[in-house]
Amino acid sequence: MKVLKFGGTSVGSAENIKTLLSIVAKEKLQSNPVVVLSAMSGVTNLLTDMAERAERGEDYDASLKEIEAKHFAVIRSLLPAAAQNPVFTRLKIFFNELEDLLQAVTNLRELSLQTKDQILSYGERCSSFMIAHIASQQFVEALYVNGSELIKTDSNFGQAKVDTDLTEMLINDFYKANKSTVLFVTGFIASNAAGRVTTLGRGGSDYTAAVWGAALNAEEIEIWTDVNGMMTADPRIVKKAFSLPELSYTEAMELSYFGAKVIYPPTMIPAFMKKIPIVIKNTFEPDFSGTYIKSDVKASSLPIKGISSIDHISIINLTGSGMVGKAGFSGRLFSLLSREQINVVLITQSSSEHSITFAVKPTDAGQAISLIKKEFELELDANKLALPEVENNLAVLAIVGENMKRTPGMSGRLFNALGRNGINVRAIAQGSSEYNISVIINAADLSKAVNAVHDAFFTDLKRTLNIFCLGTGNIGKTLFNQLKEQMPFLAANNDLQVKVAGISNTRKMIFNPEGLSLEDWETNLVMNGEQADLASFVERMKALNLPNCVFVDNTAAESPIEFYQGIFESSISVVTCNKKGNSADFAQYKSFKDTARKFGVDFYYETNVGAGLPIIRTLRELMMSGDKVARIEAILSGTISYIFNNFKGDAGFYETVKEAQELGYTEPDPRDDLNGKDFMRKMLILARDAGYPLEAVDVKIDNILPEACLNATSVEDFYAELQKNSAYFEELKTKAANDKKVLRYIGKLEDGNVEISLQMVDDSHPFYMLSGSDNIISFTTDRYKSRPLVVKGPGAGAEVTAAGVFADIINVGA
Ligand SMILES: NC(=O)C1=CN([C@@H]2O[C@H](COP(=O)(O)OP(=O)(O)OC[C@H]3O[C@@H](n4cnc5c(N)ncnc54)[C@H](O)[C@@H]3O)[C@@H](O)[C@H]2O)C=CC1
Ligand SMILES: N[C@@H](CC=O)C(=O)O
Ligand code: NA
Repeated sequence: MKVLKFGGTSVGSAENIKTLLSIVAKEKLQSNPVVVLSAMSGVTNLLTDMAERAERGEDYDASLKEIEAKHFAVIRSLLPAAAQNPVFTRLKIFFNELEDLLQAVTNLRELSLQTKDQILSYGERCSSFMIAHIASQQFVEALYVNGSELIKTDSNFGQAKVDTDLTEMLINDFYKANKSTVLFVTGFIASNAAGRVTTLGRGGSDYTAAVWGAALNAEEIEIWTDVNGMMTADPRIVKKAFSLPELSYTEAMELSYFGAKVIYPPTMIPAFMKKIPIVIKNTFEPDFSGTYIKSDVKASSLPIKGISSIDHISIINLTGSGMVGKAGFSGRLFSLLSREQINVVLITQSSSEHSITFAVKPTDAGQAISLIKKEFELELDANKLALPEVENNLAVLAIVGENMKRTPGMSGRLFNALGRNGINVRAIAQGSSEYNISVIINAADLSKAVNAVHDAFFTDLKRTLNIFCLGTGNIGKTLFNQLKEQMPFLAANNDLQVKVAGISNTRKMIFNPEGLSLEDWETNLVMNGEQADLASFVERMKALNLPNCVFVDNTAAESPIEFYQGIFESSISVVTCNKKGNSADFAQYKSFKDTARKFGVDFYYETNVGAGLPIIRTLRELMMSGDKVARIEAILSGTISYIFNNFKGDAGFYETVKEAQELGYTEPDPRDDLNGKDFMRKMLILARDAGYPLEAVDVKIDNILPEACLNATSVEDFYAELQKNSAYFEELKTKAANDKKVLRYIGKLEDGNVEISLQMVDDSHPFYMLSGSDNIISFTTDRYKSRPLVVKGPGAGAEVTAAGVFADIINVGA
């Protein structure tokens, strides 16, 4: 036979009670189960609140009515009119008794734990009586049992301890006498030797089920709740959390101790003692197999079973020489706290024994401090102990699993995930069983931390990158198209998911931490976006505090640059095709690099030079492996390359520039290409990456434009001047053609000097053969001395640039 326990939600409405009864009916086909029931959802909270109100002399009528209405609605809906009366009558008696109790509390303005237990007991008594009666319509064998009479405890009201031997005997006797019935037993409540009602602690109905299961040597204890068993993490925090098919008792205990509220931890003990499996099932998905908690779990390939967390915790630090070598110190400290029922969640002690840190519920911190001050008055007076310090707004994250014991590198993986996401660890504790490693972090970082750690351990699942994109122009738009098309490929081949959590252009900005749809981002941004504001875009990105976060700058603007530093300092990586950042002051360039390194995040800007061509990456790898750059020669303006490759025969200069712009090769302002500024930025970035601390003024640039074009004050003006000066360009073209040469705008870095010059080259020159927007770069280095390393290909255009940004994004954290 089995013991089936149904929680608050499962008994919370007429609809759910019907489902519950169909589960019981199905089980009954095998053998009569014992059914343990909680109070209807919300009722225990209402009862607690009413009791406290009564103690303060406040009115509690509304809550009483609410409880009545909740039950009566179920009775009316699930019982035929003729069968309702006995239940109404009995429940009314319960409510009258409850009211009398509350009145007494009001009169005395005193709420003892004993009275509180008595008040709370009505939640389970009402629900169980009502449900047993409803069940009796379906099967005559249904019997209501006030379980408080069968579970015997000490007099520790609120959290009573069960007298196992006596209880087992009483349960067995009762069960034998009622073998042909289906028992509907009140969970949570018990009684002491004097027959006073006690309770088994919050979540105690699970415990009741375990006590019955153990007493009757049940085949299984089923805990029916509203989730699919125990999961790898709280599914409200981690969307990717999944149900665990099997857990050992210890693992289940550790997971539930640190927050997984699926099962009340002490439940495991009676079941563990008798090796009775506990199964956690979902009332609303009864066919789902749920989680088995048992002793003979199959070996698992998962390095950990799950991550649990407590979102509010305070820590208390005790330091002082008085603790060194004093064997009794921690004994005194922790027995003091335990005596006063202060639950210590976690303890760490420095190896010098000079300090002890322990975590408690924030509501217990104040009391803990005053107790310590009293207990250690002498040590404090003698300065052997410093005044205890409290830190608030903290959280605990714990990874749990028996495999940790056998697998090296688990803590490395944990701390790496936390470190990369800028999560400061305040204290660490590893259970001596090695079944858990717990860390204390800021409460504000908890969601980010749990997600990052989940990603780090459950690597079979997709790694998620959360990106915030600035700029929806030529490159931004193309990137979104590529991302949309490649999502399935990424998921299948790289186990990667890229979520666009925020988008902004100069007009509008929009956010969705779950990821914006890339099908309709454009209309969504226009229709639902808010007024754009760069500073608040960055602030919101930081505040969302998502794990594996990347800021993607697809603008040509200067304004985003000032935010990079703060973004790195928030442990957010930056991917940018915007060259303005890396080509401003050297000090700033250096600071970006140093800060990204310091905060363990990435700074990728491959597209700053040669669009998607692997130029920055190639140089970085050369430098990292100790090579030295002697010379760089390069054509790095895709626009000018296109112009010189196409400004031939009858083609006009002005028309060719226009074409380059239409093809998406130029900067948003094409003057930046033709005046050499864009090329200068690229040479400067390369020089810096090659180890030269240069500034923009150090780059010598040949002008390819006549003065009037350079001085144009607007883009229209500029194009007009190009047309006016066509003779100048024609002359250049003719001269080159006559000499059988081509025009090339070539940058050179040698001995730390950088120059960009207009040259006419013949077919013996390696840069002669180019077409389209081709870029070419040759690196002469210590290793590539006699023949340089050459990279060549299209160096401008939306597709190749967006592809480079895309590659940078997926390399973040890889
Ligand atoms: N076209 C190409 O072949 C290559 C371009 N790039 C770089 O790509 C970047 C983008 O170029 P395009 O897409 O052609 O420019 P674009 O002018 O088409 O788009 C720029 C976008 O940035 C947005 N924007 C500008 N300032 C902003 C601000 N303060 N806040 C929010 N959004 C802002 C604009 O609203 C627009 O959506 C430039 O930095 C360019 O140097 C880099 C390599 C190659
Ligand atoms: N406008 C640029 C684009 C790449 O950075 C160019 O023409 O090279
Ligand atoms: Na590149």
